Amino acid sequence: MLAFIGGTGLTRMDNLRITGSQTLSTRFGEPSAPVVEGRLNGREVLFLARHGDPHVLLPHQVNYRANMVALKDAGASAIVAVNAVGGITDKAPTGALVLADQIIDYTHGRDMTLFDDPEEPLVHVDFSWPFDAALRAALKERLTVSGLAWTDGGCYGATQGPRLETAAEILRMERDGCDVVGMTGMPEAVLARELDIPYAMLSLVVNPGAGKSDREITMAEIEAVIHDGMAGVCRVLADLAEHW
Ligand SMILES: CSC[C@H]1O[C@H](OP(=O)(O)O)[C@H](O)[C@@H]1O
Ligand code: HPA
Repeated sequence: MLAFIGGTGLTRMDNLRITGSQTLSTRFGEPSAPVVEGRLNGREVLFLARHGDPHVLLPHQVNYRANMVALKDAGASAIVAVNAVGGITDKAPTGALVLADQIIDYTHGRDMTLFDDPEEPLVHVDFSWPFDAALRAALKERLTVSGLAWTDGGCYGATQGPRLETAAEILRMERDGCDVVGMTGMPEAVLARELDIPYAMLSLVVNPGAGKSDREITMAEIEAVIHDGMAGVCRVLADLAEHW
């Protein structure tokens, strides 16, 4: 079953017809919220609010391991994660969607593996290509017909937060090859790989990264972009559910 993880600005999906919800517990603890079951364009899907419902968890407080294991236990066989991001390069203008194809992890101190049980065999998963090719291809088709502004490919830099970056940090990330910056892509993406669940990220650029405009970054500006932007995301996800 296709599952969605909603982040900032997507605590609930307006177009999801909810049919149930599961309050799950995992060996890593509780997920951020119950896993919601529902129908989207007639197809059964799962939805999880990354920061809780209501949105209360900061990026470093999210129990990513519990979230991903709960989704697997609920029957997720593919996951599309939605993220709000800052734009760094020309590939990522404010308001556009980015279908990332790479990720760099700048986070620290997060529980980033499921293989922490000495009794269980350890697997060093291949993570050369962090996002699932088939899921990205399906998303590309839906984005192409959506009429929305979007970019195929880009590197997501995952920072620790919750503060935004300095201008120097964004410049360093640009030199590293990052196109967008967010705070939740890792360890979520690698945990999906460890669970062997196809995973892709659809990122909405909600502000220019620090130092990329001559203004301060404000939550008011971000919320204005989120309002229309996430409505577009919900339409793309519904279309994906129908065609997946
Ligand atoms: C300035 S908003 C920062 C907040 O938004 C992003 O959340 P998510 O990735 O869950 O959409 C970013 O990672 C931060 O948590
Ligand atoms: N930096 C980090 N995370 C973000 C940003 C940003 O500028 N915008 C939205 N999430």
